[in-house]
Amino acid sequence: MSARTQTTQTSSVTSPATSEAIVVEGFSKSYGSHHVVKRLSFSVHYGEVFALLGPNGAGKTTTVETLEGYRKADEGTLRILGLDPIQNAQILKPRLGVMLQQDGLYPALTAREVLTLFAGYFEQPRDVNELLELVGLTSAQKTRCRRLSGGQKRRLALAVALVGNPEIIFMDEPTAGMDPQARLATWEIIRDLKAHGVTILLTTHYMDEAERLADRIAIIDHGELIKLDTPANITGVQNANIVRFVAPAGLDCTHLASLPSASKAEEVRPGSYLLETREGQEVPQLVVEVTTWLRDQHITLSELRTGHGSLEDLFLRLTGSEVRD
Ligand SMILES: Nc1ncnc2c1ncn2[C@@H]1O[C@H](COP(=O)(O)OP(=O)(O)OP(=O)(O)O)[C@@H](O)[C@H]1O
Repeated sequence: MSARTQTTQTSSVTSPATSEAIVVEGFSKSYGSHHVVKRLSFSVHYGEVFALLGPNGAGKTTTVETLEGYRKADEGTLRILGLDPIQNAQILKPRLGVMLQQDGLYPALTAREVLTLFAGYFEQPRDVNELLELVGLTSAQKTRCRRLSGGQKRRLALAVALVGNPEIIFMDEPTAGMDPQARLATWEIIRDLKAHGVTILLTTHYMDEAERLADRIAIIDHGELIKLDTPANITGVQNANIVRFVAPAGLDCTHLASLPSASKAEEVRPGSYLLETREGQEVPQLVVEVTTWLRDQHITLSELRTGHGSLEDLFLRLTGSEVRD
């Protein structure tokens, strides 16, 4: 899979008619009595990679598919390039790229046939051979979709999303099921698209993916926005005031939090602890206090790190560690 892309963007990317590429304002959606999205508001800047994170069932796909015009909002305003996703679908379709969560490809067609079919919908599509090469499907181009592996299907879905040279791309879990090589290559493609001014809204369950790719991250839970910021601000990279360690599960966090240099202590996952320094206290001093306490309690420490919190820590703190339906 080649990491190089050749995008040919239109001038509308650099001269937007509206101040934001995507706007979601007070968006609500229910299925029967199940309120899956509740007054959700956020906007995505032009040329930004924006990641939507949330546990299973948080409402990410519902939000993305409503923006794509596949579902209707119960309440609220959604705008893409200043246009309504359903009413202005005909104008928007050629300008959008969509990588669906389900690979809704044609099982009996080959990878090349699918791409050629989609290329036919656009006036100036990208070259099919170049796209097959880009996503690493040249040698599998004659394989029927039903025989493609899960990762190959995702890569074909990516090629389909790119074929029309879109200004905005929606990617629902773009790298789910991909092997590490394909993931890295997909990240490169996403970075290259961004470098060419393309706006990307993606959902993911991979914290490293969001942290590395996204300019901003929105965390949603139970259909509500609970955090929206840059990865650096979310993880507090500027203030390295965290001590993390791994030890047996079930330690007394109240005691840990009462160490002189600690402000709080949490067991973020079983056996994984996170302490924050008290205002004005230094991390090395907290390390001394934690390790002394563990030694005195005859507790074995298997890992110790200092620095800032990880996105996963924060995600679990905000959304809890209970598995969702
Ligand atoms: N067409 C539908 N009819 C009824 N319920 C639905 C429908 N689509 C989604 N849901 C429900 O709405 C909730 C939100 O689903 P959604 O797919 O938007 O979540 P998600 O955040 O994308 O989850 P995941 O991470 O698992 O993909 C879930 O409880 C889901 O079962």
